[in-house]
Amino acid sequence: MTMPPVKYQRGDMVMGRWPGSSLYYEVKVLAFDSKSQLYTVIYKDGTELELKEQDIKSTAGFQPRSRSRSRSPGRRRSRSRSPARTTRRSSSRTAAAVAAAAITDSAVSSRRDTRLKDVEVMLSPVQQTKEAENNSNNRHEKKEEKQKEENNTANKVNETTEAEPEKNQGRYNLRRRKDDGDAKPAETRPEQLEEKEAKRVGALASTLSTPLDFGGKIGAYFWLLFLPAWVFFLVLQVNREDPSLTNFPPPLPPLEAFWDAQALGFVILWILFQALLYVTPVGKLSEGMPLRSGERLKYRTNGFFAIVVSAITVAAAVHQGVDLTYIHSHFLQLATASLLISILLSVYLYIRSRYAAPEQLALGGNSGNVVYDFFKGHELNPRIKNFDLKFFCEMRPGLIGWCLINFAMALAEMKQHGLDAPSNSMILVNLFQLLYVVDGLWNEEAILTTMDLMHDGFGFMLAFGDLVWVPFTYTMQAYYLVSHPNPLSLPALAAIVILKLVGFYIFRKSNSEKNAFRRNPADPRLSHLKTIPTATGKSLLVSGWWGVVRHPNYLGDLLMALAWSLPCGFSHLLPWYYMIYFIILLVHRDSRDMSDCRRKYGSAWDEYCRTVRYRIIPRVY
Ligand SMILES: NC(=O)C1=CN([C@@H]2O[C@H](COP(=O)(O)OP(=O)(O)OC[C@H]3O[C@@H](n4cnc5c(N)ncnc54)[C@H](OP(=O)(O)O)[C@@H]3O)[C@@H](O)[C@H]2O)C=CC1
Ligand SMILES: CC(C)CCC[C@@H](C)[C@H]1CC=C2C3=C(CC[C@@]21C)[C@@]1(C)CC[C@H](O)C(C)(C)[C@@H]1CC3
Repeated sequence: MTMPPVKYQRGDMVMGRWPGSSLYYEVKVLAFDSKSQLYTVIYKDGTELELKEQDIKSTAGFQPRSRSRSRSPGRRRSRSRSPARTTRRSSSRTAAAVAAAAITDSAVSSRRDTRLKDVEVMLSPVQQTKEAENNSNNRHEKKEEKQKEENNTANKVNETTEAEPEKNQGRYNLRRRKDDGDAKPAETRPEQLEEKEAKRVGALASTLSTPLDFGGKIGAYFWLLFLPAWVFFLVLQVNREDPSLTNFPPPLPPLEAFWDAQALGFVILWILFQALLYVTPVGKLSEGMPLRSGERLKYRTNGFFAIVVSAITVAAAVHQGVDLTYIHSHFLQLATASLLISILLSVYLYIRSRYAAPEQLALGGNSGNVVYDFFKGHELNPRIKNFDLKFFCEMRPGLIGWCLINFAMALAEMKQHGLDAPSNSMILVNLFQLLYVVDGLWNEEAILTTMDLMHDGFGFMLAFGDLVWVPFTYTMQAYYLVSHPNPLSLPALAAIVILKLVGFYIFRKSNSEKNAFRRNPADPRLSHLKTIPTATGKSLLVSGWWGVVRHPNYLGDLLMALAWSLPCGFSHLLPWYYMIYFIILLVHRDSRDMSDCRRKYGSAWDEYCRTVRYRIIPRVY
């Protein structure tokens, strides 16, 4: 084959830009396709990619970093290693590396014109150079502050491209030629890790921060005050005879009305009871996703066992004459007690995160601002021995407590209206939400591939969310129905049940599909699905449920939320609060996830977004 007279010739050693980044690696030109105007290049590890001419530079413009520079030996790596090479190792390691690299990219791009000669030619962020240059520890700390700020700005550069994925169209051809055909790239196992290396990259990545969420530092102050206040507002407002928003604000009860030591005792007992069930050696020990360190944590996934034992215990207590309507009459005090526990827990979590090793930290929540980090959470998987605090709080006391409270509301409705059985609306709300929780616990392992478990640190937001927000606001429909009955006609009831089942089907199928794929991409049951390979070694599903919209699970969840509010009728806005909140939460989560995935997967993510155009609702949004 003869090469046309083009800039680079077959066999030339040049620097090829890694798609989606500004990092260049040494590559060899294999061929040039005059039709597509793409060069086929091969990286040192054997990965072949097709690049445009503008993404190739002659080696003369690059100067490898001098080895004589002061640099810790642990940080030394062989030059000219392509990121794709990492796909043969661990996805966790590469995820960190790519995360670090992506952050570096944008930092590099901002300086590209002036500092071309300094551009790294390996997966090693610019920050390292700066760190290495800085021998003094004190100076290093100051510098780190500055770097964090730079990273934040840098990430914003990335985000702007995210908003316009179309602009990247045709820029790269990310097809790995060796992966052509049906074969999926092998998802790498952590056993293949070079542990030391992974730890180094993990530690490095955790010194970097992701862009600040939730309105940044000022936002954190706001949410810290607003969220508890909102819970109290809902609890006080919904119990009023006229809970209309026009009848605002609810009269503020005296301060002592918020507090009841016995309520605190019950909340503590409930949490301890759930903790006991959690540590009971019953049920599966499931493996979490590989961490940046390459480690995979084990989780006791016995949630279904926990809810069954809890239900039996509660039934026995009611049978023994325990009056569960106490929960309805002391809702405010129980909420205050739970808030207190969540604050104490968050303080503990923040303090221990200050002593955690870098690779144990989440990428977010390390802004250096105490309030923001306290709110967002810093440590990824805080554990006391094998007791995983985040997993436990998210899946047990609040979630099972939600069902317990709903049940107590049904009893309170019967007591208040002298009924022999709860109303149809109350039964629907109870059954729908029970199904949601039981399903979550039955498929507890699937939570290990969700954003909270994989990426978010554990701090006030989640501690409060799990222990206060879920049990005291997700129960709003049942609480509302106690004093605002809404009889349902049979057709209305049937329509609501159908809506719930459709939502549930979409939610469960899509979550299970992604979970199964993440756990075993070679699962034969998923072999019919199309995927896009990414530089991290993980692939993205691009057909099946994840080919319909980018978050099919959110779509199903929203349909279910609608079915939870409909039984309460349209007389007041308050029972619709969950639906409104949930739309906001999921739209925000979706954009957070978009930014994270774009950072992780670069142009592969853009390709996914071009193929699957809608985020949550097909053809609408
Ligand atoms: N009731 C409630 O209050 C709430 C319920 N939920 C529900 O919890 C569930 C989990 O939600 P959440 O954690 O937010 O998000 P997801 O379970 O959707 O997780 C998002 C992650 O999935 C992976 N992913 C995204 N697209 C693809 C793809 N095409 N192929 C393969 N993997 C992909 C990415 O992680 P990676 O690539 O790193 O694996 C991404 O970060 C949802 O059903 C949601 O509705 C969520 C929040 C609140
Ligand atoms: C206080 C903030 C404004 C918001 C806090 C958000 C949290 C309440 C939610 C974040 C993700 C959640 C999930 C569930 C409950 C709500 C929180 C904690 C979930 C456990 C509910 C049951 C589902 O089946 C699930 C898929 C397991 C959910 C996972 C995410």
